[in-house]
Amino acid sequence: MQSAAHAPKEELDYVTSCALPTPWAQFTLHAFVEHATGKEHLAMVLGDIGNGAPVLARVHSECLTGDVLYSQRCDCGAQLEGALKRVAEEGRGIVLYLRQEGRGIGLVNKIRAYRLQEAGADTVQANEQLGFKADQRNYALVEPMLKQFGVRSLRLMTNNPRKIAAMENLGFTVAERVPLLVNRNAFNQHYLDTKASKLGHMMAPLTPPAAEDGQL
Ligand SMILES: Nc1nc2c(ncn2[C@@H]2O[C@H](COP(=O)(O)OP(=O)(O)OP(=O)(O)O)[C@@H](O)[C@H]2O)c(=O)[nH]1
Ligand SMILES: [Zn+2]
Repeated sequence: MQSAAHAPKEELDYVTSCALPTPWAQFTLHAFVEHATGKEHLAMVLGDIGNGAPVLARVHSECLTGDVLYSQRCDCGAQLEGALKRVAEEGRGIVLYLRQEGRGIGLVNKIRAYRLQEAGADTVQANEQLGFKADQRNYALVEPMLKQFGVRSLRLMTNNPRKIAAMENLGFTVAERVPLLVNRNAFNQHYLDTKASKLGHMMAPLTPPAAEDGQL
């Protein structure tokens, strides 16, 4: 038993839910509101996730440009779609949609950061030039959100080792890492390479192995 002094303080309210039909499955969409900011965080749930078996899970950070506006500057939209499809295929899992736009710096600052990237900075340098850390995200809200559904053990869809460490620091078991490598293209190649080299993401090799004779 945790003592009261160590009990996690509730930082958000669970509010309500509805059905969320998608092209791949009918999820249940659950809404939470964060006390400090009033931000609305979401959970898309499929199947019986509270039965104790490790749960296929995605902790997705908001990226309006990638998730909604089809931006090819990053891999976010394809990762979100890939995670929902994967959960639908298995019939069981959860996708958290956290409102941590721009790795926590917000949409307008992310657009400022993109502009600096157009002038030659990489994604990390651009954040630093704006006076931010490379990654300002805080995953504390994941604890009460997953607790709502009785989830303690994850099969986490991510390429980010720091996200895995954050989940473990919150007390979750990461039983498996499920890679989510999608939508590498000419526009996001440099960004993905910077994530791998500076932020430690476990991405595909920077140079694909040379094709053998007669193979594509
Ligand atoms: N500040 C900033 N944020 C970005 C940039 N590109 C994408 N983002 C944000 O980065 C967040 C996604 O983080 P990523 O580093 O792409 O991926 P991740 O969530 O750490 O790792 P995965 O679980 O593997 O996807 C979203 O909040 C995006 O809005 C950028 O160039 N600058
Ligand atoms: Zn993105």
